[in-house]
This record gives sequence, C-alpha cells and structure tokens, in this order.
Amino acid sequence: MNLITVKNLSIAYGGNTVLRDVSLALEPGEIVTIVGPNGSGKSSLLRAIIGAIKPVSGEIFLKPGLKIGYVPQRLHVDPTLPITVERFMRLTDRVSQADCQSALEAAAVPDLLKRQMSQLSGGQFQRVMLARALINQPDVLLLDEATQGLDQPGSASFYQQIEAVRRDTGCAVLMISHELHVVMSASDRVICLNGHVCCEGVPAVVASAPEYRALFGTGTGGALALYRHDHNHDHDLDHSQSHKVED
Ligand SMILES: Nc1ncnc2c1ncn2[C@@H]1O[C@H](COP(=O)(O)OP(=O)(O)OP(=O)(O)O)[C@@H](O)[C@H]1O
Repeated sequence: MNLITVKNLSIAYGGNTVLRDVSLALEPGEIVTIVGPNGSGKSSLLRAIIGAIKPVSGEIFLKPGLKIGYVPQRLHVDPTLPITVERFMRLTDRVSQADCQSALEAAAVPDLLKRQMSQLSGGQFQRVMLARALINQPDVLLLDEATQGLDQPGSASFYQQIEAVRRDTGCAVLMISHELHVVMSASDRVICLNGHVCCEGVPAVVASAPEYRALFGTGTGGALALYRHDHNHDHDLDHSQSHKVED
C-alpha cells in the first residue's frame, strides 16, 4: 500500500492556480525527489500533503496512522533568543530527553543537545531540524530544500545522512531540492514539477536531455548528465511557456 497517494491535485492562492492536476504516489522506503524551477509549486505540494493548505480540487490519501516528519524550507530562530537544542526539540512535542538524544544520534549530531541554537553552524542547524523531524519515528520524511545555504560538502553529507536514515529506519523520503548533482544519485525517483508533473523517472547516467534544459535553462552544468528523463509526452523547446499555468 502506498504511504501517500496524491490524485489530480490542484492548488490556488486567491484564484491564482499554482498546481494543476498533480498525481503522484510514494511507496514505503522510497527516496523521491521533486525538482522544478522557483515558484513551480513544490513547497505548496508538500504543504498540501501535511494538511497546511486546502487544495482547490483533487485528493490526498495518507496511509492510516501514517507518521510524517517535516523539515520546512526556512525556519528563522532569533539569534538573540537563548534556547538550547534540547528545548527547541521539545517545544512542540512531548518527548523525553532520551528521545531527543536518539534523534540527534540518528541525524549524526550526537553532541549538540545542550548547545545554543544560535551557536550552530548552518549544517548543524539543518541536522537539528532533521533530528526534530525524526523524533517521532516517522514513516515518511518530507524535506523542503533542507540543504539550502549549505556548501556542497555539507549538502552532500546531509543527503548521505538521509540515505543512512532510510537504511536504518526504512522510512520513505519525499524531498525538494535544487541540487540535482547531489540528489540525483541519492534518489530512487525524480519528479519534475512545473505547475504540473512535467515528467518523472529514475535517475541514471545519460548525456544532456534537451527537455530538461528547456525546463531549467543551461545553468545547471554537469547536473544534467546525471539525470535521465522518462518522458511520456512531447515538449516544445520553450517548455516553461508551453506548460505555463494559467490564472
Ligand atoms: N501563501 C501564499 N499566498 C499566495 N501565493 C503563494 C503563497 N505561497 C506560495 N505562493 C505562490 O505560489 C507559487 C508556488 O510557490 P511554491 O513556494 O509552492 O513554489 P516552489 O516551487 O516551492 O518555489 P521555490 O523553489 O522558489 O521555493 C509562487 O508563485 C508563490 O508566489
């Protein structure tokens, strides 16, 4: 049984449609990455899945009892606010110190429990966010650009940790990322979103895909070579125009 099934989902903000007719499914243990240009509706899709946005139409089925761990795109913690990692992790959930410590261990930052949030590096901060998402032993991790602001080694190491978490806990991962070069090798499946599901497939070593260039431009460098499209429909070269979501 799928953990998450999205059927013909459409999302609009004040009459402005940002996602149209999106369908996808997440199976147990899968790592699926959503890629797409800025503003293509990726975060909106995750927010709809966690129930923070009500879709205009379509359905989202969650497996009964499904536990979701969510790492949002941006979380600002006031640097003048004195709060330890432990207190931060225990703000929203009734969890024990031992649970916090095991989650930090699962996120490979076992020594941070008593540290101030304001003193963490960007990479450590994101690991704490990951630990917070792991604390209730989720069946699915939803990550919204969890490596934003990290340098390439930090980001690569974060994704390796995600794979380790999947290996150790069996949880599925649905994540958004712009870092194709890192993500493609760590994902079982990739979904390209551009207001709708443009294409999806397994990452594989294939030389430049014109469809992908049309969607993302030429600025992605070598990332392209790691990505294989399994298209089931044709694209105009000017893809973003031809698939523009209308108001
Ligand atoms: N709360 C909101 N109210 C109105 N419009 C919104 C709201 N949230 C998002 N949007 C708009 O919906 C569109 C999709 O936004 P979303 O954040 O889902 O895209 P994204 O693909 O995650 O973008 P990015 O890669 O830049 O994070 C954008 O045009 C955005 O301006």
